[in-house]
Amino acid sequence: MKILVINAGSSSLKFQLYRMHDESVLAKGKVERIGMETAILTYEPENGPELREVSEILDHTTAIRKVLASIVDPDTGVLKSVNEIDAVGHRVVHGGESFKGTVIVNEEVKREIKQLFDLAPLHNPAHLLGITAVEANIPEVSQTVTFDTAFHQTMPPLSYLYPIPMVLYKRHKIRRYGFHGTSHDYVSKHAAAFLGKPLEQLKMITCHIGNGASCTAVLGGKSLDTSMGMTPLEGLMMGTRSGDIDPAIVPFAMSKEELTLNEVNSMLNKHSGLMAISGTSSDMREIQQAMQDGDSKAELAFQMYEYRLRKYIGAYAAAMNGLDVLVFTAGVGENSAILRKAVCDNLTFMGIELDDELNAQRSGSERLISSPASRVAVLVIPTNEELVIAREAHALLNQPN
Ligand SMILES: Nc1ncnc2c1ncn2[C@@H]1O[C@H](COP(=O)(O)OP(=O)(O)O)[C@@H](O)[C@H]1O
Ligand SMILES: CC(=O)OP(=O)(O)O
Ligand SMILES: [Mg+2]
Repeated sequence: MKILVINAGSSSLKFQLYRMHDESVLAKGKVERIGMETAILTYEPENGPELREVSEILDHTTAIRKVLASIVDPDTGVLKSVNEIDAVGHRVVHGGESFKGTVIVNEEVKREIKQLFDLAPLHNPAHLLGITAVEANIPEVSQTVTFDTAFHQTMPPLSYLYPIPMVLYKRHKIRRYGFHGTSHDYVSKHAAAFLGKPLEQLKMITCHIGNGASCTAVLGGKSLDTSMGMTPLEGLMMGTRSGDIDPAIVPFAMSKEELTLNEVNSMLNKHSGLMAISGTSSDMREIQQAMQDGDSKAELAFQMYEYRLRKYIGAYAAAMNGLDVLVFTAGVGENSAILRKAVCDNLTFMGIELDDELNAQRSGSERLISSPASRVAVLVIPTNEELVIAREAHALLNQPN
C-alpha cells in the first residue's frame, strides 16, 4: 500500500509518500510561498538528489497538481501513475471535541473541519483546501484526517477549562484543546522506548518547538496539560505568534490603535513572537545568526523565547509533582543546541545537568544529552508526524468492516 501524507499550511504544503510494507519514504518535499509568482517546489525522490523549482503557484490545487506531477514525472518520478497512490492522509490541526482519533474523509468530516476555521485560522482553512485539491486531482482516492487535538483529549477538566463563565464552554465549547498532539504522542513513546522504561511510570515534558511551539506534561503516557489552548495561539512565544499575554491587552490595543477584530487577530498570530521583538525574522536560524552579529533585539527575542519556555517546564514539573524526562523536538528543539543549553543551564535546581558535548553534537537521531548524574533524562527525539499519519491511515483503511 502506498500512502501520500499531506501537511497543508496557509502558504506551504509538506508531503511524504510512503511504501507501507516497510515504511520507507518513496519521495518527499514541500511547496513554499503558495499564492506567489515565485513559489518554491522542493522534491526529493528516494534514490535521487533534491530538485528545486521556482514557479507561479497561486493556490493549493495547483500546489497539489505540481506535487503529483513530480511524483509521476517520467525522469525523476517514483510512480507511473497517481492511481498507484492508495490513500492520502492529511494532518488537521483542530478537531474540536468531535474527533478523538483518525477518521475517513466524508462530507460531514469536511463540514466539521470548516466549522472549526475560527479556532485555527492559520491552519484549518489550508487543510480543507488540501483535501479538496486531492479530490480534484485524484477523485477516487481514499482520504483520512489525523487531528493535532486528538492526543490531548485525555486532559482532565481542571486543565482544559478556563476560569471564565461555564456558559461559554457549554454554549461555544470554549476550552483548551491543545495541538501538535501527534508529535507529543510520538516523541513521548519514543523517549520511553529509548530509555527502556515503561511509559506508564514516567513524568515527562515534551517540548515541540518549531514555527508553532507547544509544551506538554505527559503523565504516564497521557496528556495531562499542554500550553496551546482553544487555538494554537496560547502558551509559548513562537515565530510569529505571541503566546501568553494579558487578555486585557486585546480590547485595550483595539481601542488605542483602532484595530478591528481581524487586525488584532492577525497582529497576535502573524506579527508577534520572535518576529515582533527582533524586528527582522521569525526564523530561529536567522535570530541566532543576528545574535552572533551583535544584534541586541535578536538577543532579547531569544532570551524571551527561552525564558517563557523555561517557565512552562517549571510549571509542568509542578503540575506532575516531579519530572523524569525532558524531550526536545521539532525544527528548533532538534537543531538549536544553544536554546537547549540556555533552558537546561537554568534548570539545575530541578537536578537537570546537560552534557555540553552531547548537546552540541549534530545528529538527526534520537539521543540523550544529559549527563549520567542528571536526575532528569534530557533527550532530543526527532519528531515524525507524517509517519504517524501514514500509520493511522493504513490501520484505519485496512480494518475489517
Ligand atoms: N539548525 C537550526 N538551528 C536553529 N533553528 C533551526 C534549525 N533548523 C531549523 N530551525 C528552526 O525550526 C523552525 C521550523 O521548525 P519546523 O518544526 O519545521 O516548523 P513547522 O513544522 O511549523 O514549519 C524555524 O524557526 C527554523 O529556523
Ligand atoms: C498547531 C501548530 O501550531 O502547528 P504548526 O507548528 O505546524 O504551525
Ligand atoms: Mg510543524
